Amino acid sequence: MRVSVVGAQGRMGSHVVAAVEAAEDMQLALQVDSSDDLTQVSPENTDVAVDFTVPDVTLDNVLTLIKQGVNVVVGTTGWNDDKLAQVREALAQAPRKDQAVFIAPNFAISAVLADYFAGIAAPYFESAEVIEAHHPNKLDAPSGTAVHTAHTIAQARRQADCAPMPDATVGNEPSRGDVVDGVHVHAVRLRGLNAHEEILLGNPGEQMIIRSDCFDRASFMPGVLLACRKVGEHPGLTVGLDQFLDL
Ligand SMILES: NC(=O)C1=CN([C@@H]2O[C@H](COP(=O)(O)OP(=O)(O)OC[C@H]3O[C@@H](n4cnc5c(N)ncnc54)[C@H](O)[C@@H]3O)[C@@H](O)[C@H]2O)C=CC1
Ligand SMILES: O=C(O)C1=N[C@H](C(=O)O)C[C@H](O)C1
Repeated sequence: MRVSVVGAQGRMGSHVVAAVEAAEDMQLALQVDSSDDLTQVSPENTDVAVDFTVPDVTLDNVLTLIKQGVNVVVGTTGWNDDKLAQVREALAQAPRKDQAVFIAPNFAISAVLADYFAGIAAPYFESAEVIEAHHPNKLDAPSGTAVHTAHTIAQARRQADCAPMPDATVGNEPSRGDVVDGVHVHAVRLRGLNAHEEILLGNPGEQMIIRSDCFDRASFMPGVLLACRKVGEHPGLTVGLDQFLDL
């Protein structure tokens, strides 16, 4: 499998380059960064392109790569329903019928399972909030993972017909964090950290904490390689690594 890396000079991109080079069933094709022409990536040299760039450019990159006729694996954050709809539309017009795009806010197994467990647990508690903590070089807040987890919690609670979470705070106090799909999300940026998430769940007299710690970017690589191997088996748009795991 020939894999090209977009954002190859970045923190994640450079790890993906090394992981692809070390994988026996993969061959590193092109390394593309911001000053390179993305249209050099094509089916002549690439089976899967992996995008780890920045939230402002990833949609345009994906649309270009779809037009180029290659499958795409995306780890960059900043996605919303409108952007995902644009990807679906582009796939409907893609050069190949079976073309595929896979987007994951997090490729680490601990983070994917934390999100999954949060969805199982959330209906059993009156309160649920998310705290994410990252390195201070991160551009976006809250993290893509925390936004995804908030939606997971909200969806599980809607399905279970849960009552609104108790909160006597008057007004929209910034100290209560961002509110994503009705779930409070708090973001910490701290030198020394990498990527961490806690889901706090509370009932009268008890608390449960689900926590994922990604100390090193190595934690994301098995998931990225799994996505590269699986993406071609799932034509269209797939979101979330849980879709490729037997959960
Ligand atoms: N899904 C996951 O498991 C993970 C996702 N991320 C996300 O991945 C993204 C990248 O994170 P980092 O590698 O830490 O950022 P970074 O800033 O180290 O790397 C971004 C790279 O993209 C390049 N770039 C910018 N515009 C470009 C363009 N138009 N075409 C090609 N390359 C371009 C930059 O020059 C840079 O080399 C972020 O959105 C981050 O949140 C990070 C870690 C894990
Ligand atoms: O920027 C990062 O570092 C990370 N970004 C992703 C996110 O925003 O959720 C995944 C992981 O948390 C690391």
